[in-house]
Amino acid sequence: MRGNMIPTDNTYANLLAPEKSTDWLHMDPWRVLRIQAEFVDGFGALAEIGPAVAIFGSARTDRRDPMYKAARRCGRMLAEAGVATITGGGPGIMEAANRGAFERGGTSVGLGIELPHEQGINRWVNLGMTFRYFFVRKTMFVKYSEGAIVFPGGFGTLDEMFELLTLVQTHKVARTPVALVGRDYWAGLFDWIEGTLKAEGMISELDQQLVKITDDIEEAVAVAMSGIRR
Ligand SMILES: C/C(=C\CNc1ncnc2c1ncn2[C@@H]1O[C@H](COP(=O)(O)O)[C@@H](O)[C@H]1O)CO
Repeated sequence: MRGNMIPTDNTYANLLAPEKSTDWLHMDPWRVLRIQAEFVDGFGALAEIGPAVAIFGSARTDRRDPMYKAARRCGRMLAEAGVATITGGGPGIMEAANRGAFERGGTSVGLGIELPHEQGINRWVNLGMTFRYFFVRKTMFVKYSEGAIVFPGGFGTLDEMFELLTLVQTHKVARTPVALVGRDYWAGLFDWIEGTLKAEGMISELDQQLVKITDDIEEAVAVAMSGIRR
């Protein structure tokens, strides 16, 4: 090449050039790479945790609440059975379950989420990671849990429970039993699901082996662990 045909730049020089603007940091192609990195980090952190059960429930449950004590017992029982506890790593039910697992020397996983005013991962987590994207984090819950226990909670808990039920219903995940703790709390929702959703033909029969509402913590743990194939 001669004269003005000779390029004034090349890709190597472009790579090394200092950035004048950082707008690219906020563009979708760059986000895709961050999402990929989050998946890679998550898979790397969790691939070898062994059998695990996810515990979902309110971030707002007080330490004196009976449900906090029940979630702590679940964490303990799972650890005693050699099963890892996976939570969102936050306060409330998540903290209680991690606390129980940690106290019994079990694997206590906290998959935190970046949120404004968030206090960070609770101190009873011994395998923790913080995610930027809810959907990446939900993939980790589903991929690495062989069962789930759902305590009373709000939108976050409902989102996690319905994600799992949808994936089970569409056979995207293998058998993943779900135990719901707190008959009174869940009764209204499940009466509506049975009386309206099912009656209108919007869902198929809920498999009683896979979705169990109970007040009995032993039963909840047994149901959640029934999906473990060792
Ligand atoms: C609301 C408060 C803190 C929020 N911190 C959270 N940290 C980690 N994970 C969370 C947090 N909030 C919600 N989640 C996830 O959703 C579920 C609980 O949501 P709910 O709306 O409270 O039911 C839980 O299982 C987490 O995975 C201040 O206390």
